Amino acid sequence: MAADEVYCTLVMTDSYLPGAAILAHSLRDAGTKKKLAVLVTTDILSVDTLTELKELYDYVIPVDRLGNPKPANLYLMSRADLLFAFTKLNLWRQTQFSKIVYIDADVVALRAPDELFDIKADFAAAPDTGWPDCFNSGLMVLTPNMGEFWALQTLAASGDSFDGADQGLLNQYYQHKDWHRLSFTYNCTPSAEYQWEPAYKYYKQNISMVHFIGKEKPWFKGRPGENGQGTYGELVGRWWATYDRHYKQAKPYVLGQSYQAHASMVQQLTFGETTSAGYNYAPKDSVFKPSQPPAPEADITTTEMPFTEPGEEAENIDQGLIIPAPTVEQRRFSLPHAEWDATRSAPPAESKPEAANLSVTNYEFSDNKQLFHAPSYPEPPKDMWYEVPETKPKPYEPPAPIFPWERERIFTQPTRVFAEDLPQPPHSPQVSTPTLARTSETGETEPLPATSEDAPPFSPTHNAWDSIQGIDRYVRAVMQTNDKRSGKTGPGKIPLPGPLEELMSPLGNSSQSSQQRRESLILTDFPTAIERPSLPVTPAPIRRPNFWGGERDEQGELPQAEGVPDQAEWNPSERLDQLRRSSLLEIEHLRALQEEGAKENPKRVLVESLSGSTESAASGVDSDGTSTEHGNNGEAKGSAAAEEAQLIGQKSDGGVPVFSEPEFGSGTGLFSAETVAEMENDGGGAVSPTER
Ligand SMILES: O=c1ccn([C@@H]2O[C@H](COP(=O)(O)OP(=O)(O)O[C@H]3O[C@H](CO)[C@@H](O)[C@H](O)[C@H]3O)[C@@H](O)[C@H]2O)c(=O)[nH]1
Ligand SMILES: [Mn+2]
Repeated sequence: MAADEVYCTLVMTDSYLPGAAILAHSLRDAGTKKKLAVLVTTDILSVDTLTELKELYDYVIPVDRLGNPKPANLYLMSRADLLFAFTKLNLWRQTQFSKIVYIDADVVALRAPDELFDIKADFAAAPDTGWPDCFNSGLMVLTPNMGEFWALQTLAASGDSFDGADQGLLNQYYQHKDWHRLSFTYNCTPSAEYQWEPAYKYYKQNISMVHFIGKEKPWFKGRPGENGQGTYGELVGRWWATYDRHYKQAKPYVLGQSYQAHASMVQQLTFGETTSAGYNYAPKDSVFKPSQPPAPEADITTTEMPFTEPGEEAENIDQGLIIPAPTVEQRRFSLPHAEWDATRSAPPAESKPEAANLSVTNYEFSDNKQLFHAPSYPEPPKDMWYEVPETKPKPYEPPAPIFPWERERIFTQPTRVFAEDLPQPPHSPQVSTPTLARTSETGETEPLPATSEDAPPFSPTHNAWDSIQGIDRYVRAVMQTNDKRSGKTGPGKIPLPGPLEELMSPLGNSSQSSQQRRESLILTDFPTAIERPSLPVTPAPIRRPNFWGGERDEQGELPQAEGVPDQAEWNPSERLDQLRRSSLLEIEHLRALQEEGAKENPKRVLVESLSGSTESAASGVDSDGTSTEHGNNGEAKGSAAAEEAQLIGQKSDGGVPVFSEPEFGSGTGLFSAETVAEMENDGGGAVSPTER
């Protein structure tokens, strides 16, 4: 964002506040587009002054006071008040602004000289009437620059200024630099010089700003009155015009039912403005009482105010001549009536105590001897429930039928029908496969009637000529004639479609039912359901033995498994111990064999070792599955070994044992030899591993 361009002034003492106020108002009244800034020395200025400056200026910038270490030269001008004029040099430090048009606080603007911001030169000023080779430092166009500031600061520290103030110092500094000379109309200083008055008359319409140099300032002297004639009086009048526009009337505000007019700091610091009897002023914090205070709810437009006719009121308020009546909103609130002003004095000696008007309530202690009885309340009504109206459930009504099969409700709950339960149809002995059946509404199963016998099946291609017997006879005669000519028998010469050819064949060789078929030459005369071989789409179920070889008993219990020991006889820990011992032996045995027969075929070694190991392992199990001590039962041992050998060598032709899958019957696989032997012995439903 581009830095601001501002008009800037300086206020070091409260006494220059009226000047700064009128400068700000005059620039704003003239319609400037620029913002206003003020440099302030906060160590001297009062809070009230700073407050009013904050209302007047966009930027209030505190700066350090810069004094002149050698103020002697100031006395050449009799201006000891300019001891701290070097403070103005702080302008060059304000680098937050791109351009500053500095104006002394004792200046009133007749128009806003905004075009000064367009000057390209780093520094511009107007000539001083005292010595026109010098510029007057009451108006300067400058570009803040820290380098320049330090240079000026160095000069100030040495006290090098021909007038002991800022103007002498700055002129010395810019003497050898090119400073841009502005028109005198930008910083017009009234003077009593002989040439001044005619020149003023000639140039006065061009004047932008009037600068009241010297010890006397308009606000120090007060209104010119009778002395206000002549050229100077005319220019001073421009200052007072701006003052009157903004400060002639004390700003009123409402306090309770009275109006308090409060003089601003500007008014208080302007000579004569709070002491002269000629103005509607009110000293600070004094109570201003209108002659007829308005009725509390009176309308603002009808209230008679002091010094006014009703019709002139609005205009007079605008001109600041009268205090406007408080609005209804303002009247609604009024401060409580106070006997005395607590902020200013102690209460009157004979005044009432503070809480004298508070209402007091005394409560008597009860001396009632009766015991307390809780009040009785009526019983709540007993029938406070909602009676649900009785509704009879509607009998189920099926929805109206839509499809033909819904109309003829021939199918009820489906039941299972076995083919052997169906009566054989008397007219089709060859058809042994199940036929279509339906369950009648009485629950009995009966075959569906054969439709072909009773009524000819619907044929969409039925030809009316087909029913004329003469045509049929003629065609047969032609066919027979053709056969005789070609020396062939049979009607095979006329290409006929599959089923028809079959029908026409005198041998009837293709089907056992061909004898029953009607002979026909009509192409669309397809065999009936009875004539054609039955092709059951949905086979009727046939009762079979189940997986377990028979029907479940009536309770649905499966028959007892064969070869499985009873739960009561089974000792799991004993069996586990057995298994562990047998596996250990087996491993030892295997290891021994591996060492011996390392040169031989490893497959063979493995198998042999297995048969050997099973011998020891299986010996712990009886043929009927009961456990025995290891090695005690030689007979069992032998039979188990034989079985194991059979198991391993099974289906291996030429006596070469084949051991293909590790999980089959291997002592090192999933099944121990013992388990395998047990499975063998179990028989019945148990599956031998090699059979899997
Ligand atoms: O007590 C004071 C004195 C001065 N100022 C400020 O300093 C400025 C200069 O003082 P001023 O009284 O206006 O001086 P002039 O009478 O105008 O004297 C001339 O000489 C001064 C000293 O060189 C310059 O600063 C002025 O611009 C120049 O016009 C004022 O406008 C104020 O802004 C204060 O705030 N308080
Ligand atoms: Mn000045």
